[in-house]
Amino acid sequence: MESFTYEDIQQIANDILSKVKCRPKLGIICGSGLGKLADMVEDREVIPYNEIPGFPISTVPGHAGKLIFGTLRNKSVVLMQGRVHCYEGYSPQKIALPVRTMKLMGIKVLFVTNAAGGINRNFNVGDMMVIKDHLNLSGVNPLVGINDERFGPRFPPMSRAYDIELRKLALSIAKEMGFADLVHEGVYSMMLGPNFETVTECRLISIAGVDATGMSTVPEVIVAKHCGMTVFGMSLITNKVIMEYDQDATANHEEVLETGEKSSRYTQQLIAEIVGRLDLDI
Ligand SMILES: O=P(O)(O)O[C@@H]1C[C@H](O)[C@@H](CO)O1
Ligand SMILES: Nc1nc2[nH]cnc2c(=O)[nH]1
Repeated sequence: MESFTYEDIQQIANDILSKVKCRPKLGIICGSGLGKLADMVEDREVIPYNEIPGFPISTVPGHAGKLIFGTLRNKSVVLMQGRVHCYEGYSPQKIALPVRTMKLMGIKVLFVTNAAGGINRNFNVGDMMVIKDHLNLSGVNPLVGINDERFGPRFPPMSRAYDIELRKLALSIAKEMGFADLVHEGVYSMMLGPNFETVTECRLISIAGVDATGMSTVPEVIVAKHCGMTVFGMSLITNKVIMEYDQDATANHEEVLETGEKSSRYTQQLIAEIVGRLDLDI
């Protein structure tokens, strides 16, 4: 297993900070097709992942693979324009690396976004889901291995992973901005991927209370909570999962990216507005 010590990650964080003027307090991970949020960042300083020794490289279309530093609504932020996934062959520990690097760069609050398939039949393509909890069906966990207490405890709780105040704020901003009907709250589940779910898998997770399904986010959130970050998560519903046997339609990544292209505008506006109202001096 490839592992990174606290000192290795501190070195990576220091190297990155030596290349930029920005000192971010907030990190944002952009999901499939959601990287356009980077266009709203001002005073941008960009570092491609392949210029950061040890950093995993995004291999999936729709994930540019760049760290974007700058200001969003006057807040110093760093965006991961594109993430990496376990199904790309990266170990969960490698997936954890960018989040721990953010922690050691001084980031206290992490926003995670993703593209997800709608399990909840009331969700439409293009809707958004504020994540209230997750179900880890991936079979992987980035905290497996020796625990370094400088990151966090051996047995971290995960029952309040998604900050309740930020969830409430997101829902009330959506109302204020006039698109409350597009924003739901719900449970996200992570499958390992890269295949999309079978009909039976979708039916099973629906019974379990899952509202949207994807292939990411959970390892990042586990690592972020382990090291004491405040977490806010949001899914863009890019497709409705197939719940009937022998249906002609099938899920595909092109549809995911197309919906991102068409519908990520509201997601970007909502995230920017939440960021604008955050008190990051905590
Ligand atoms: O990075 P996210 O979770 O947004 O990407 C989702 C899951 C797969 O990587 C891909 C499937 O289309 O979109
Ligand atoms: N697992 C999974 N990931 C997705 N990402 C976007 N849509 C989907 C989906 O339907 N299933």
